[in-house]
Amino acid sequence: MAHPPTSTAQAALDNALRLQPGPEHVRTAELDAIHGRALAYLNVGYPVHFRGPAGSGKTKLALSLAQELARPVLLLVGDDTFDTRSLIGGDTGTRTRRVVDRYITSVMKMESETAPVWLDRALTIACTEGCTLVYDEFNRAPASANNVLLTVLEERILVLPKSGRGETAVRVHPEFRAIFTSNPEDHAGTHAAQDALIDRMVTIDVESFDRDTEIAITVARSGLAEVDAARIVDMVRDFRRSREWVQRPTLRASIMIARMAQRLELRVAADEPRFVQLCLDLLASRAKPGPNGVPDPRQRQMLARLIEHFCGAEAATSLRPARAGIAA
Ligand SMILES: Nc1ncnc2c1ncn2[C@@H]1O[C@H](COP(=O)(O)OP(=O)(O)OP(=O)(O)O)[C@@H](O)[C@H]1O
Repeated sequence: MAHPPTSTAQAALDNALRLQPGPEHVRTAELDAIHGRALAYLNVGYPVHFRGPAGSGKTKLALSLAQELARPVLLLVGDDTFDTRSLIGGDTGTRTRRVVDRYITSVMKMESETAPVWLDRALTIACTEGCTLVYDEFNRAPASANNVLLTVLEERILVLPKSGRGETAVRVHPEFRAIFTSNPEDHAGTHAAQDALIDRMVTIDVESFDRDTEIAITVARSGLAEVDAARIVDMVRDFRRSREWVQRPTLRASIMIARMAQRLELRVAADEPRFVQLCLDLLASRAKPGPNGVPDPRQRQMLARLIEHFCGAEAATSLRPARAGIAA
């Protein structure tokens, strides 16, 4: 028999993400195809894992997919300090109950009882209430913290410590679904996810979206004209393909350049010095440094050529200029 949610679960459900795609949310043929694949796995009960570099769009994908499942969504962001309690909850304190018995007015009997108070956290609430758990950057949490997921994902049983909650195992609600994200290129503060956990998920790589999708998202997020957004996206994509970077230039970089250009009312043009400066501010720090780790003037020249190629006078006559050919 289903139990009513505990008061902490009810509070969390009341605060669960109400995800409604806003006007800036873009769906393209490519995004529809990824959604379709992922939903097929989730509908059968398999967790889906979007793996990709920072700024590639995996969190947005996970959240919009969660919204399609039409269940309350709980978002958990992995952290190095996590332990099992961070996922399932734990005893957070004690509750003292005093019973005062005045059965004879002149005699007062007092009973005192102290009991631990258990507080559910996201995984327990999602498993018991049938929510969708989005576990962003799950590999930032130590593998030992994530161990509890193994039986949840395979046997659909949540194992709890003997505690104030009163149960040591909970059968996972049939509507519980889990969506994970991770960044394989980020090594700072991340942990190697255990094979057993990865083996239970369907991993979909989201390295970058196709050109049309990146342009559509950049237009939607910046309000820039399509032709201008396309130049920025092409420039950033070409830089990405060149591999002349230490930090991947992703969709997020395109959105940032486009939003700033729109906000500052800059022409997206190589002869607009403030636009060129904007591109350098947002891209140069990603370029490979020279020997001794200092910024390499050749990388700056390479970026200047990129800006000229995609945003110069010649580019203005073409909607889709060829590659700049800066690849090493
Ligand atoms: N379909 C979309 N519609 C509108 N904006 C989008 C869409 N997909 C991605 N974006 C935007 O692209 C940017 C990068 O996406 P997101 O934050 O999901 O990337 P990420 O891979 O999760 O990055 P990180 O690993 O750094 O968290 C964000 O500003 C996000 O809002």
